[in-house]
This record gives sequence, C-alpha cells and structure tokens, in this order.
Amino acid sequence: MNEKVIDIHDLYKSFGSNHVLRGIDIDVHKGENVVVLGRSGTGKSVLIKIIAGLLQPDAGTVNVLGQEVDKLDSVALRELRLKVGFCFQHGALYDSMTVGENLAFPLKRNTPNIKQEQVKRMVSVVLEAVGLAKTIDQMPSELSGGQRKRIGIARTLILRPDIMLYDEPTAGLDPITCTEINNLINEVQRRFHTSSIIITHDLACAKQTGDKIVVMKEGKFVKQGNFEEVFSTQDDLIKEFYDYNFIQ
Ligand SMILES: Nc1ncnc2c1ncn2[C@@H]1O[C@H](COP(=O)(O)OP(=O)(O)OP(=O)(O)O)[C@@H](O)[C@H]1O
Repeated sequence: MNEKVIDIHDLYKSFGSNHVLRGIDIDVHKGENVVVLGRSGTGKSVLIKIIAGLLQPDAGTVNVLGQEVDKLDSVALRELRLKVGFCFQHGALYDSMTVGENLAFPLKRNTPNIKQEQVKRMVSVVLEAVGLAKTIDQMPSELSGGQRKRIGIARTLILRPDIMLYDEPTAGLDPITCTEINNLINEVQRRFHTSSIIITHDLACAKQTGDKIVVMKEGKFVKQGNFEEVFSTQDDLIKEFYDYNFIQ
C-alpha cells in the first residue's frame, strides 16, 4: 500500500463568504479505503467533487493518479475522470431505461466502437459482482433502495475506475441493508483493486469499510487514524460525533 493515488495538500475552497474547506491534507494509498466522516455541511461532498475535477480548488494541490487535477486541460481531465468513479448518493439511474441499459450507457458513451457482445459481457460481470444478475431487464422503479445503490455502484464500476468515490453510500437505508452495502464496498476493493474515498456520517459504515478514517469539522480534519484510534480519544469533538450517531 505504498503508492499514493490521491495526494492533497493545504486545500482551500470557498463559495463567497462561505469558507468550506480550510486547509485540508489527505492522502490515499493504492488499495486503501479512506472514510471521511463529518456532519452535514462540513464540506465532504465539495472535497470529493474537487478530487473528481467537478469543482476547482481556490488554493492547495490536488494530485490524483499522479496528475494535478486543476492544471489539466479538458481532454486530460476527461481521461482522468474515467479513472475516477463517482457513486452518487441516489444512484443517478435513468428511470426510463432498464437496469441493463443503465449499465451499458456509460460504456457506449465512452467507447463508441465497443462491440455489443463485449457490452453484454461487461454488464453481466458487474451485475454479478453486485449480486443482482436477475434484475437486468427490470426498471429502476421496481428496485428497492438498496438494490438501486448496488446498481449505481455497478454502473460506476463498469468503466473499471482505479478510484471509487462513494457519496453517502448508506444514506436512507435500514441497518441490515447498510451492512450489505458496506460489505459490497469491501468486496469491490478486494475484487477490483480499487482505492476509495467514502464520505459518510454513518459510524457503522466508517467502522466496516475504513482502513483509515478522517474526521472533518468545519472544513478541517480534526482527527485521523483507524476506527479504534479515532474513537478511543476523550476529545470533545470526537465524543460529540460518537454521541450524535447513538452507537455507544
Ligand atoms: N456549488 C456550490 N455553490 C455554493 N455553495 C456550495 C456549493 N456546493 C456546496 N456548497 C456549500 O458548501 C458547504 C458544504 O457542502 P457539502 O455538500 O460539501 O457538505 P457535506 O459535508 O457533504 O454535507 P451533507 O452530508 O449534507 O451532504 C455547504 O454550506 C454548501 O451550501
């Protein structure tokens, strides 16, 4: 786990007078799952949008897979984005397409000459990887919340990204389904050798998926380490966060 796939130093981002990120340092090594834990509005989504090149930083360096994201031209940025998979909170599936069509869509858009046979094969590989092979002809509206999340992950995986960015992967799910999604995140890490940033305010998700956890408050990281290291502290900020999750 030595190679760094994400290396961020002294990152700042404001929207007008709203100073969202105030000097963030973070690195993610190859094959590592890093959880960014923080309450609503602390800037977690802004952070991963900057990593994905969807937002520009105001100051600091953002190196992703050896490239400075904010210095890339549009062609290079597009290429980099293919290697950085963004799993949106609500799956972002097209309601008018079947599951199979939803999965084929990013493949066809990014590799226009791809053969239909190969599309079929890759769709079935990712569907099988998320445990939903039987849903291929179903519409998204027929799926449960947990199934939609799984299909959202499959749709990101189909482009075989090196990095997965998960935005609140367990939001709105019951505890058992949360555990299933957390297991899937770990399975994706093992099977597809991805490195991940998982942003969440769910402590169970952090505990189950995080090789490293960073706790974010008001645009800064206030603590980092493995779960036990982070939560063994008497620090009021951390205790407040633990209490907020009601798992003592
Ligand atoms: N494009 C934008 N323009 C203006 N302000 C923004 C923009 N994106 C985010 N913000 C602001 O940045 C702050 C942090 O938002 P962000 O979505 O990163 O929080 P979060 O920690 O991910 O919270 P949540 O868990 O609720 O998603 C908020 O005050 C939000 O209003």
